[in-house]
Amino acid sequence: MELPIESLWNQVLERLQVELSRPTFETWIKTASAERLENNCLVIITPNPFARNWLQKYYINTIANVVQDILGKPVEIYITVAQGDGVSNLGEQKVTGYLPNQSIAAETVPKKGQTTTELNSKYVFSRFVVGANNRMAHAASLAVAESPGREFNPLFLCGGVGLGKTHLMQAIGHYRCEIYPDSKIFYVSTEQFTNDLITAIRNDSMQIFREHYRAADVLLVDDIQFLEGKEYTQEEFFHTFNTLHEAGKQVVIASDRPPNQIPRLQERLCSRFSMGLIADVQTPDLETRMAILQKKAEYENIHLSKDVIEYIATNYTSNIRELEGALIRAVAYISIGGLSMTVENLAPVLQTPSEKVEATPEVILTVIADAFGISIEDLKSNSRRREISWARQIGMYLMRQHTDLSLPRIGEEFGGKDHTTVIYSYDKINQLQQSDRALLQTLRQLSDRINMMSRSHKSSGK
Ligand SMILES: Nc1ncnc2c1ncn2[C@@H]1O[C@H](COP(=O)(O)OP(=O)(O)OP(=O)(O)O)[C@@H](O)[C@H]1O
Repeated sequence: MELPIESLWNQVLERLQVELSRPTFETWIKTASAERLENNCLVIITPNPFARNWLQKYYINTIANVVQDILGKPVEIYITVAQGDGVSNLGEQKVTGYLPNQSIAAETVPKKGQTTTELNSKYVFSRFVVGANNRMAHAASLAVAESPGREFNPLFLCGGVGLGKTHLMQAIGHYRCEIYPDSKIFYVSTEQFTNDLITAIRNDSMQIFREHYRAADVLLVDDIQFLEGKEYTQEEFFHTFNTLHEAGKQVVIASDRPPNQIPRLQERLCSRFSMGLIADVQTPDLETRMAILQKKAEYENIHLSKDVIEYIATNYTSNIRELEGALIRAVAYISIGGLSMTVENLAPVLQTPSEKVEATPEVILTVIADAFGISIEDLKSNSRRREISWARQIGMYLMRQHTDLSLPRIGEEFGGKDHTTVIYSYDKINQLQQSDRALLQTLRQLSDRINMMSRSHKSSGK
C-alpha cells in the first residue's frame, strides 16, 4: 500500500531537516509541500517560481534520494508553482527528473526532432537580447537558422565566458526543430563528442559513431577549444566536419577564442573553422545588461525597479551568467529576509564580484554537504565511498580557492587529513576542470553559493 502523501512528506522533512543547514531548510524546503504521488512521480509545490527554480537547481537530487530511501524505489520528482487556487501547473514545470550522481540538474526540454543532447528550453531567439556586443553573431545565427548550409558554413561563434554563445547556438536548434520537427539537430559539447568517441573505440563501434554524427542536418558543437591537443578526436572531428560540409549540412561551432588562437589545433581544422563566418560576442554595454535583466525578471515574474536593475547591471559587467546569478542572489536574499527590493537592501549581498569575500570553512563544508546530499561528518570522516571522497576532493579544492588557509589547516578542516591529500585533491580537480565542462559548471555554481552565503553571513554580522 502506498504511504499517504502527508506521512511521506513529513518523513522527507524530518530527514532533510537533519541533512541540510537550517537556513536552507527553512527557506526552501519548509515552504514547499508535496501535492501527490502518482505513477511513481512525486509532485512538489513551491510558493513562487523562484523557489521552484532554486529547488530544481540545487535540491532535486537530495529530495529524490531521500524519497527513494523512504519508499525503497526511485521516484521521479516534479516541482511546480502553486497557482492562486492551489492547483499546480504541471505541464510547464516538468523537470527532467532525478539524475543520480549529478548534483546540479540542468533544466532541459524533452526531445523534439532528433537531438543528441537535449536543448535548454530557455535558449531561444525570443529570449535573447540583441545589443551592439552581439548584433552580428545574432544576425548570423538567425540567417543560419533560416537557411542552414548556405551562407555561413561553418558559423563560428566566439567570445568570453558566459556571453551567450551557447544560447545562440541552441536557439538555432530550437528554430529548426520548430519549423522542421523531423530535422536532425545535434547539439554536443566537445567533451561529449570526445567521450562518445572513446566509448566507440572501446566498444568497437566506430561505424555507429560515425554514422550517428554524420547523419546530422545541423551539428552544433560547443566549447571547441577543448579539442586542444586531442589528436585523435581532432582527426575524427575533421572527417565528420568534411562529410557534413560536403553534403551541405550546417555546422555551428562555439569557442572561447578564435580558431587561430586555439593551441595545438591542427592547421587543416583551423582553416576549415575559418572558412565560413567567425562572429564574436563581446561584453555587453550597460543598456544591454539592463535589458537582459529586465527580460529575465519578466520571465521569472519578478518585479524590479529601474534603480535596482541599474544597480545590478552596473556592478556586474563582464559575464551575463554572473549578471543572472546576481539577480538570483538578490531575489533569494530579499525573500529570505522578508525585505523589499531596494538598492539599499541589496547592497550587502551584491558587492562587486571583484570584492572578494573571505569564506569560512564552515560555509564551504555546509555548501558542499548540501550540494552532494551528504553530511559534514561524512566530509570529515575517513570514508572512501566514491561519492563522499569525490565531494571531499571538491571541498578541498574550493577551500583552497576561497580561503587563505594553509594546506595543513585545510586538512584539519576535513577531519585531520594530511596536507599531501589536500595537494593531491587540489591538483586533481584543477586538472579535471580544464577539460570537463560539467565539472567546471558545478565548481562555478558551488563557488557562487559559497560567495552568496559568505556575503549574507557578513552582512548579518555572523
Ligand atoms: N543577449 C542575451 N540575452 C539574454 N540572455 C543572455 C544573453 N547572452 C547571454 N545570456 C544568458 O547568459 C547565460 C550564459 O550564456 P551562455 O551559456 O550562452 O554563455 P556562453 O558564451 O556559451 O558561455 P561559456 O563560454 O561559459 O560556455 C545564459 O543563461 C544565457 O541565456
